[in-house]
Amino acid sequence: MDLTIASDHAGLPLKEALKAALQAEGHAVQDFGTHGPESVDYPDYAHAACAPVASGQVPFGLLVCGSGIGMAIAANRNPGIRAAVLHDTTEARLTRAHNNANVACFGARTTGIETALDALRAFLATPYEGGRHDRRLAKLNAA
Ligand SMILES: O=C(CO)[C@H](O)[C@H](O)[C@H](O)COP(=O)(O)O
Repeated sequence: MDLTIASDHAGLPLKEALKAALQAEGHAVQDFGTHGPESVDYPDYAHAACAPVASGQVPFGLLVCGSGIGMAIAANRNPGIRAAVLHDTTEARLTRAHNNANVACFGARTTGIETALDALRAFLATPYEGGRHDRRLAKLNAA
């Protein structure tokens, strides 16, 4: 699976841990930064990592900040992006199956590496169900 990934300074340690795990499992990862501990602004990184997902070049994105919330707010301002903050595998499965989410967001200050990795694996493994959810996604797109 191809993924774009990005974080701000607060999300950097978790981004690096998730990146290493994804690569070890055979996923191709495009890392849009940040790469150091200096304070940066999460919207810059969210927009950069979402662009290839929104254009259809890459199927999924992964964003990490302190809470995951800033990244999700920024990501969801990009047309074609459906980003969700994930805390467990249930949320990961449901947002793929029902929302066809294409960007997973995590909070490095709220969620540990093992929990995030389990949720990310569930996110990547779960197909969108379609059916009744198509009608709801169409209404999201129309808004
Ligand atoms: O946007 C956020 C809150 O939803 C992120 O958690 C940021 O990482 C956080 O605001 C950064 O905070 P800092 O005090 O500048 O490190």
